[in-house]
Amino acid sequence: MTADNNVHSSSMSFRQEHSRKRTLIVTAVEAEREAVLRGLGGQKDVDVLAGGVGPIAVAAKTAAALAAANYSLVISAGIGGGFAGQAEVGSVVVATESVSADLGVETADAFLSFEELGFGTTRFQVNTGLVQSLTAALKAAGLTVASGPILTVSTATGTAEHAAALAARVPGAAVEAMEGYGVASAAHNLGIPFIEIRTISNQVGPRDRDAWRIGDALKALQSASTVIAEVLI
Ligand SMILES: O=C(O)c1cccc(C(=O)CC[C@H]2O[C@@H](n3cnc4c(=O)[nH]cnc43)[C@H](O)[C@@H]2O)c1
Repeated sequence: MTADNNVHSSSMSFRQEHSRKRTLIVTAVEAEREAVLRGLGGQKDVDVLAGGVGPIAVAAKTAAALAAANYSLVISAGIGGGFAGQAEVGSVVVATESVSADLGVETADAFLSFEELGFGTTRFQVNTGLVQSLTAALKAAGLTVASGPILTVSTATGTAEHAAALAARVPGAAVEAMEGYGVASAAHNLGIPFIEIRTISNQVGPRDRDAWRIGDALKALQSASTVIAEVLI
């Protein structure tokens, strides 16, 4: 194969360059998957998978899906908790990076991440161009949008103290959820571009399930999915 065969025209848009392949969107639960499908409105070349709650279940399901078809983009999509001052309930957040926020060791003095322990990475950066184009399109569609690190945890936060500890651990942390890093890990293993998008159902902090606004978050997820169809697929 000559070098020319490897050259992708710089004038080609992300969609044009990847138009021959499919997009995989991974949610945790069926209610999120149905909201995404409503937003996509019959869009072709996209598969939507409810991969289960938590990073391990969703990573396994995502890896199995990626092994079965040819994808050019993987999206982790769903509801999430917003950190105070970063993401309000009902808003949309586009990940600049997906961070496994509790992969490490808790000592008497501090939390040590996998990086600090020399065990590898806990952060997958998202392509800046993808973040910027999706964020701009979501804003143009009238949605309240932010971008920043989205944390993946295996144990959801239920106290103000732990919320503050996570916000200090990852400066600028916008959202806490439970799947993005697992989806990102499966995509990374195959060199497939990844992005995460969350719509905010609650504030991260003291446990108060009565305060969750899951319906509003699912409506925002449906609206955001319409934009995803226009911009990324
Ligand atoms: O029962 C609770 O107090 C509780 C608190 C936080 C999360 C849960 C879940 O069962 C989360 C399930 C599901 O929702 C996503 N999600 C939404 N908000 C958050 C959050 O603040 N922290 C972590 N995950 C959140 C998550 O991605 C899961 O798919 C229950």
